[in-house]
Amino acid sequence: MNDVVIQIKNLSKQYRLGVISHGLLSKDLQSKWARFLGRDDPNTKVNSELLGFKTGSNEQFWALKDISFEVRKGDILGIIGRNGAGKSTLLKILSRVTAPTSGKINVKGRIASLLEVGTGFHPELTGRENIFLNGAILGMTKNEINSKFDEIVSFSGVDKFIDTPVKRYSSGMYVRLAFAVAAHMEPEILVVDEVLAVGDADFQKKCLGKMQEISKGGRTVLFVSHNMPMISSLCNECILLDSGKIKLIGHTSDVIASYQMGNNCVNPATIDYSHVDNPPGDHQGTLCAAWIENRSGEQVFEISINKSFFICMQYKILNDVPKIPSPNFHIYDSQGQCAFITSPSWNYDQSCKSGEYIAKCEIPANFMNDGLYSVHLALTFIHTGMRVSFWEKHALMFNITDPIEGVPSRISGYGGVIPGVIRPSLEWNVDQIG
Ligand SMILES: Nc1ncnc2c1ncn2[C@@H]1O[C@H](COP(=O)(O)OP(=O)(O)OP(=O)(O)O)[C@@H](O)[C@H]1O
Repeated sequence: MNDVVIQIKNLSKQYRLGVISHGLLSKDLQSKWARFLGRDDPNTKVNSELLGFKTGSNEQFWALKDISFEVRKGDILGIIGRNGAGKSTLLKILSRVTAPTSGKINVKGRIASLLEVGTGFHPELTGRENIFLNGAILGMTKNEINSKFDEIVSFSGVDKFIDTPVKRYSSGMYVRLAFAVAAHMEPEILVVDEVLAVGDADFQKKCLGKMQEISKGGRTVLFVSHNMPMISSLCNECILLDSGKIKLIGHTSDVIASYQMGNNCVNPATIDYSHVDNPPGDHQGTLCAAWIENRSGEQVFEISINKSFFICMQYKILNDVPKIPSPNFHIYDSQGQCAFITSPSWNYDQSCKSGEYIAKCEIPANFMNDGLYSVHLALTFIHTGMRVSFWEKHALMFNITDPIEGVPSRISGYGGVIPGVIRPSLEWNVDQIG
């Protein structure tokens, strides 16, 4: 209990419609200032016109509703969710940029935040002056900041421009310096919003390394991103926000999987379009249904790693065609990486009659690793120049479980995590040669 550094209880934030966030804190402040002076909001007009709201509408809505969770010391917590889910609002409340409407927050230690490009730094001040200003805001003495100064500048890579006002920086330079400052000031909690997306790939990698280092040193990181591989490589725990509420909180891979699947379906391992007016497809072929099946013909979501199973798809071919079309399955892991694509290796020069078909592909036992997977379903017509009739992304989901007992890769007795998308049981031959 003692290592809890952030405790959030029944946190809610209400906004008024017509007073929409402009995505930039600077614009939010501009709007607030205009309202305070009783002038027209220079930003609201555009947004409300775009969104079809009446300016000054008093309708309320909840950007966050009854959020409760705890974060422990040394955790790297990912926060994911669709646009408008409430991620930035949560970070802004934690960073005290905005106040909650209700609820309680207890934070142990100082928070350094990297919320969005353009905040935290004074535009007229140079990079050097901003480093000292930020350090002072975080309660550091001049000597403490001096001792970190070189490290910050060297991490940021903006050495040559350190005496230039930051208003002349590109957004990439800005984020480099802002991240370097936030990460090196030794806050107990580091809060990072989407901003890293602005930096180049090398810098992003460097930042990931730094955040890992920070957490290993016992400090806590909260990280918002739409980049799932980044979230997955960095965070041990994740929160999925949906319309201002926590939809799921838990291990990163499970939360990412749930997010990617959109999981609105009752059984994610089956879909059925038989009663739908407009099933996926075109004038050549349509999707009827799909499911995951075990060897006993039962539709299943969970499959033990040492059992084979089938991915099945029922589809309609609407006309006779001179070349048989190709059903194909694209298997993705929970980090959004394509594990493999499979299609029948039959003779594509054969013709095919119109009608309804069921294609089944057997996935062998001891082939894939344990974890959640999603399946994209597609039908490709060859005779019309590889025309795809439908490509249903994340149509099915299945979970490969590892019972440990009786699993070939566990014979050695090792019970820990085995990385990789596949975990095939392969033939080995070891000869003593001396
Ligand atoms: N100052 C504000 N006034 C009114 N509405 C706001 C304000 N700030 C945010 N909102 C609204 O609150 C909701 C949550 O916004 P928030 O920026 O927290 O979402 P998000 O999950 O960070 O989205 P994104 O992924 O697009 O950054 C959105 O509907 C947004 O329009």
